[in-house]
Amino acid sequence: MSQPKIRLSGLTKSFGEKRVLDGIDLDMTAGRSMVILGGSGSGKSVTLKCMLGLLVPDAGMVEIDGRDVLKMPRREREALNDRIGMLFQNGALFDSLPVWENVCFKLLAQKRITRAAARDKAAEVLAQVGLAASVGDLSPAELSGGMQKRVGLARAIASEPEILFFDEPTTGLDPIMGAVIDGLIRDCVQRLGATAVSITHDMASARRIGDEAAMLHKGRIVWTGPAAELGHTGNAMVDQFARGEREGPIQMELRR
Ligand SMILES: Nc1ncnc2c1ncn2[C@@H]1O[C@H](COP(=O)(O)OP(=O)(O)OP(=O)(O)O)[C@@H](O)[C@H]1O
Repeated sequence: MSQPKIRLSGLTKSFGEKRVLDGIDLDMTAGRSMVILGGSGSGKSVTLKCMLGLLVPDAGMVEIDGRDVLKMPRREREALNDRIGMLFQNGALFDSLPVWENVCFKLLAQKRITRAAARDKAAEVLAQVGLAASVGDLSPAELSGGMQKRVGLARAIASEPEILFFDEPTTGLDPIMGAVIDGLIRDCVQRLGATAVSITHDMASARRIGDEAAMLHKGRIVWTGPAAELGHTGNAMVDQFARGEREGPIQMELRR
C-alpha cells in the first residue's frame, strides 16, 4: 500500500489524571476525505489539535508525507502549516477586517500577494463558495451563520492547501444550509485534490463529506470503514452512534 498522507500512530495525550487519547492509530489516504466521529468529550478536537501542532501529545507520532511533524524544526513545521487549510467551528473570522481580507489573510500576511491582487483573488474564491464579489466588502458581523461558514471555507481554500481540516462544519446551521456547506466542502476538496479530515457529530454530514470514517471511543479508534456504511456497519457501537439510539453498548458503558 502507498504511504498515507497523514498517519497517526500510538497518539497519547492526558490532561492531569485523565487520559483523553489512549493510543490513536489512523491512516489518512492522499486525496481522500476522512471523517472522525465520536461522542462529546471523546477527544476529536484534541486529535485535530495534535495534527495541527497546537497540542503536543505525550507519546506517539503524527506523520505527514512520511515525516514526523513533531520532530520537525520550527521553520519546516511553519512551511508545512502553509500547506494546510482549516475551517474552524465558529468560523473564527476577524470582525475588524472586511471579508476579502479575511479570505486572503494568510496570503497577505505572508506577502504572497499584493492588496490589489488579493481583492481579485478573494472575489474568485468567494465565487467558488457561491458568494458574490460584493460580499468581500462586508464585515463578517453583517453575515448570516451560513455565509460566515462559506467565508470560512473560502479562507481555508484560498491558499490552495494540500490538506484541509474541518471542525464541526455544519454545527449551528439549518439542515438545508448544512447540506449546501457539505456540497461546497466536497466540491472544494475535489477541485484541490486535497486530503480532508473532518470532525463531526452530524451523521448526514459525515456520509456526505466522508469517503472514509473512523470512530473514536474512550481514546481509541474502535472502527474505520466507508462513510457510506454509517448506520449499518455491523459494529454495534458505531451503528448505535450513527443512528442516535439510546439503547446499545455505548449507553451500557455509561450506566456502569
Ligand atoms: N487544554 C485542555 N486541558 C484540559 N482538558 C482538556 C483540554 N482540552 C481538552 N480537554 C479534555 O479532553 C477531553 C476531550 O476533549 P475534546 O475537546 O477533544 O472532545 P471532543 O470529542 O472534541 O468533544 P465535542 O464533540 O463535545 O467537541 C474532554 O474531557 C476535555 O475536557
